[in-house]
Amino acid sequence: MEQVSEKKFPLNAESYKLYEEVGEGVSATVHRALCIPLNEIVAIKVLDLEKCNNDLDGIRREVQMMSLIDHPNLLRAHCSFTAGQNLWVVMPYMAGGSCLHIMKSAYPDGFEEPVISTLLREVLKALVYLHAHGHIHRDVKAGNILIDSNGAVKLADFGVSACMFDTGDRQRSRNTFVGTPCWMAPEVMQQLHGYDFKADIWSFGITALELAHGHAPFSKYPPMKVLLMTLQNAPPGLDYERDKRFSKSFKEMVAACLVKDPKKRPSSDKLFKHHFFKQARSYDYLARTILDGLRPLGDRFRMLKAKEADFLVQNKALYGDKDQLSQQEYIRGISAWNFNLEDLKNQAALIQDYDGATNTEDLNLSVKQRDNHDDVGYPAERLSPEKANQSDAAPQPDDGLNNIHDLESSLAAFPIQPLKALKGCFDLCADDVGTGSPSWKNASQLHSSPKDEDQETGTDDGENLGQSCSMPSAVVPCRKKNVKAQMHDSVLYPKRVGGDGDREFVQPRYPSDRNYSGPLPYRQKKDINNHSSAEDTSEGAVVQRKGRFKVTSAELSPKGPTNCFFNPISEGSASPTTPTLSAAAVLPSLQCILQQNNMQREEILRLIKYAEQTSGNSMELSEVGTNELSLVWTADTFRSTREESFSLDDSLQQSIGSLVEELQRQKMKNAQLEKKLNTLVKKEEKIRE
Ligand SMILES: Nc1ncnc2c1ncn2[C@@H]1O[C@H](COP(=O)(O)OP(=O)(O)OP(=O)(O)O)[C@@H](O)[C@H]1O
Repeated sequence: MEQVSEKKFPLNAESYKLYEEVGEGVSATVHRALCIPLNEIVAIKVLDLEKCNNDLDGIRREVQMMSLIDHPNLLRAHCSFTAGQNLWVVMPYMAGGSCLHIMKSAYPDGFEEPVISTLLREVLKALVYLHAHGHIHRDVKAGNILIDSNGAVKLADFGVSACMFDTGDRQRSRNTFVGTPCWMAPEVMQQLHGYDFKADIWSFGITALELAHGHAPFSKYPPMKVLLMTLQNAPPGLDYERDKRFSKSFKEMVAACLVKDPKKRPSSDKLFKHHFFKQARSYDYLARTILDGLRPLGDRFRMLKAKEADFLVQNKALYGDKDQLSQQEYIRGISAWNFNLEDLKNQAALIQDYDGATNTEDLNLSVKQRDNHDDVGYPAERLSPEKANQSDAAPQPDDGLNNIHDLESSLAAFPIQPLKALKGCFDLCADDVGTGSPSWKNASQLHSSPKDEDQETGTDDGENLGQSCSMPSAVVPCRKKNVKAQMHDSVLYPKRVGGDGDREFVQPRYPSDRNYSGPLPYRQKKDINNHSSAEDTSEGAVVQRKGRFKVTSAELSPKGPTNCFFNPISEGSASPTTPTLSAAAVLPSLQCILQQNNMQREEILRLIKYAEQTSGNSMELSEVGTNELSLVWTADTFRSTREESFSLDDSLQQSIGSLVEELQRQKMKNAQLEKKLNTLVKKEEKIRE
């Protein structure tokens, strides 16, 4: 157990009194609480480790980060400890809540420019600090910008952050497909060459738009569509006409961040010097402007939850089940959705519906929440055109949908990650913390203008802004103890405040309950070549966090996404077979086919691996037989055993060959479908023009 701030925050649950719930994530609830011995109000994030067993690495990273950071604009943990099956992270209480919650409660159309400038400047300071220390936050968004009662701004949520200095497995995790779709940079989606700090700059630009409009661009669309639009459309931005209320410098700042080529985006410290931030004001200004008149955070949180519940009830008749409702939650920016096969189909259907412009109203999307921006219809932007092999096979638009059930049974064979992955995950000692992490010493000296210092002197109810530059000695428990074992030992199981049935959306632990499908073609199983570490166990599969994707690059094709619909191919000679068919109509089916192909490819790889293992076993068996029968061993039996092995090898080679051929066929089919899709999209664009 570790103590990370100067004050001695107790490391046991009895020393805290949990009050109302003020926030929640997929497997965590956040409570206002009292630290009894210090008589200080804090926030406690209670993470249910049983529910997070697929993402223990993420939790470990988050807790590490929250303890190591030392910057006034980053939310630092006071301490963390396990209590029963939960991990408690004690942190300063941010009484204003997140910018997203504030907007939802009182500013549905976004904030005024000076407010945005002030908020973003503080966030940017946090990013400058993180980037200078080699970290990418990877989840910058209004929901992760918290404000305390004095108006102090802190960037929170390090659950998916990554370190640029990591090597090996950890480096691979840096190339992970991770983040929240609407805020995700194109290069993160593409997975072509990895990405770096500039991914945060893109998310920062999207966050600027979110703060300006009350919601992120494309937020009304389902995740697959968001990915497609982010890659194919021109970058979103502030419109010169529609966003008249905003200054030229704001528009320019956003445009500078939202450039598709990451190299052309400014670094965080360069961006910090942008003219737009000159209008930033004090924390006090924020407190007066956006916090004044707001109800206590707990009340607001309860009201928002009640609204959401109402929304769900209203839509229940329309959508029937929870999975579809979670999709709706995502669309509204609430951020939860559940991955399963039904979702996949629903999403495909939704894309069609949106494109067909038939039933956005049916979906009960509030007009206010819609992004007019999204409807402008930016010209499609071609990305890294790539020549593709052609085959004569005609596309079967509904292949993908029809074959989803086959996939389900095929995927059900994939290994699951047992709860035992918990073991060791929090067994971190001081030494472990230093490993692979940059030094955080003297790290809070970044970009502090006199004005900043002025702002940062404020403290509030329980706030410990951690001005000290000292690096905490360790983060999480030093005890080498299995968390799972602690769960049963402990009598300190925290009382849940404000129970919530919906929280059962989190991933189930058993194969029969597991959802293997997802909204993305990248949704794949654990890297079949890598079974080595506990970290891999948690990195290897798609982690289903609220509103986020996470797939390691290791799970992607080693030769690059040749069969990925994110890479439009170059213009070819083939013309569409059905000129009257609109791109919108075939898009969902094509996406499903592509997704299916990707999954089939994975299945083939798995079979190859299995075949290789079987081959190895057969040799081993031969050798075992040799030892047992050593007395009657002759040159003939040796020869015949060897021949049998070789013929087995041959037949395995043949099946591998045919599997590889099948893979090639699928790739070609895929490429052809992509090409046709592109042609259709172009045609439609021409018609529109
Ligand atoms: N220190 C804090 N003080 C007040 N509220 C907080 C604090 N930390 C978190 N919250 C609230 O709780 C919510 C959930 O917390 P957090 O973002 O850490 O969880 P999460 O599981 O990572 O959620 P998500 O995946 O949606 O980002 C936040 O959006 C915020 O509204």
